[in-house]
Amino acid sequence: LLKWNEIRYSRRGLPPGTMGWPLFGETTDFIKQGPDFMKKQRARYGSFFKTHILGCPTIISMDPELNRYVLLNEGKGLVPGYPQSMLDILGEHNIAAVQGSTHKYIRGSMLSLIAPPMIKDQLLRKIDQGMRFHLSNWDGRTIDIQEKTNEMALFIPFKLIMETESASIYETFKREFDKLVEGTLSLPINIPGTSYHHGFQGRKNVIRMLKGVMEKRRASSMTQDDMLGYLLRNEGSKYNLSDEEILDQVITILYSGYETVSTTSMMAVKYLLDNPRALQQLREEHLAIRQRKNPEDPIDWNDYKSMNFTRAVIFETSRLATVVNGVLRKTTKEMELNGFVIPRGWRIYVYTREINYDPFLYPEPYTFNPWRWLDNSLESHNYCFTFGGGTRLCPGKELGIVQISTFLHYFLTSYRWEEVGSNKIVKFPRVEAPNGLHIRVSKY
Ligand code: HEM
Repeated sequence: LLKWNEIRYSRRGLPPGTMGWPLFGETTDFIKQGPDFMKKQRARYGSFFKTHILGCPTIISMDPELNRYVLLNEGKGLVPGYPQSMLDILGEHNIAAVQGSTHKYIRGSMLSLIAPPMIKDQLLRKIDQGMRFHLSNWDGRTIDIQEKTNEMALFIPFKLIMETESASIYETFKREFDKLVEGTLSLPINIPGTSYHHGFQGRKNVIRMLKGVMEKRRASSMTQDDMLGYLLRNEGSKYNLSDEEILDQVITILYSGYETVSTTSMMAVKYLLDNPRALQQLREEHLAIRQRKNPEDPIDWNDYKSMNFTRAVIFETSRLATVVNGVLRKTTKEMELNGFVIPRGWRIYVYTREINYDPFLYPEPYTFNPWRWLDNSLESHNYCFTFGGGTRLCPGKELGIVQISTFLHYFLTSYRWEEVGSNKIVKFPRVEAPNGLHIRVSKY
């Protein structure tokens, strides 16, 4: 019986690898050892091997060229393969759950809300305002920067979506939304008391609140100049989403930029603490921008475009911390990949973590060296998967970078800071400071 998985998945043509225990496969080793499990299996079987993790037979691809192929060929049957539990909580219209022309439509609608032209004309001004407010009154305090970046990464997009209602319902909304987020990252056991069950409760309450706001807005004669306003008006737009699609779109925007933006911001603060030369150069970039302006002037698109070193710091932070380990796909039919036969319905974990530490791409890969990104071609090279690739390339890339840049702008020009105590940071399965990252902040 213990060999059941090996026997069940012993088809000819499959990549090498082991399938572990019945039911659990190699999940325990994967969770416990994380990146070391991947490296150990790669040493034995090469960069393309099979395993059984998180309830599914899975191919792990650590090969840069193959990873690129998988990301660029959704049309050949390599569609997103996120766990059903995650899709259930994020909603059936969420972007990762839809494919083909529906995906194109939902993605187009999202881009019309968050792509660079919108950021330039509308969002940047609001982000600036929200960031100033968020960073006010930190002087003389010891704060947990993890908590602060987490609040910032939800509150600011929330305000971009629902400006008028943001003050009154945000606190309750965040509580429910955090439950939803936790549910998407938990084991799919839907009985009272589990995180998964809480996740569904969170979704139910989030939907109830959003529907309430939509109803009130429809009953009012006022028009609102925020994302929800655009989604509800529809007229003149190429995209006419149903209420269910609007709800899932709002949840997706908040969900996708939440942990990614908050973790990258926190880790940037940490790396800058440890690298005074980078901190100084970054501060000079931002002080130069401030000097051109009055204190109350917001940063504008040209200021943002001039933040070359800031962008480099963000990319280097994302690389070194590996905020995203990889992305999941699944096969919609049996197919040949890299000379092997992959059965229908198998997961493919496009595992990009180790590419971030490839010494040929990034000399001295474990050193924080933002200067390497000043050569712009690095950001667009074929194996830079920080923001994914192909038809699923992150649509929020620029919005995320704008938020983090604005955060760094006000943080660096307003404050200096030092770490309090020694704060542990874990990098797998997600990047976090389990007990917070505490810093003492004083006026710059
Ligand atoms: C530093 C910040 C961010 C990082 C590192 C990041 C990373 C990624 C990655 C790696 C993917 C590819 C997923 C896949 O192929 O399955 C992705 C997709 C996506 N991201 Fe981001 N992201 C960031 C910020 C944001 C923000 C602010 C938003 C806000 C809307 C966002 C929205 C999305 C969406 C909707 C998708 C799915 C696209 C699709 O399926 O077509 N992201 N992101």
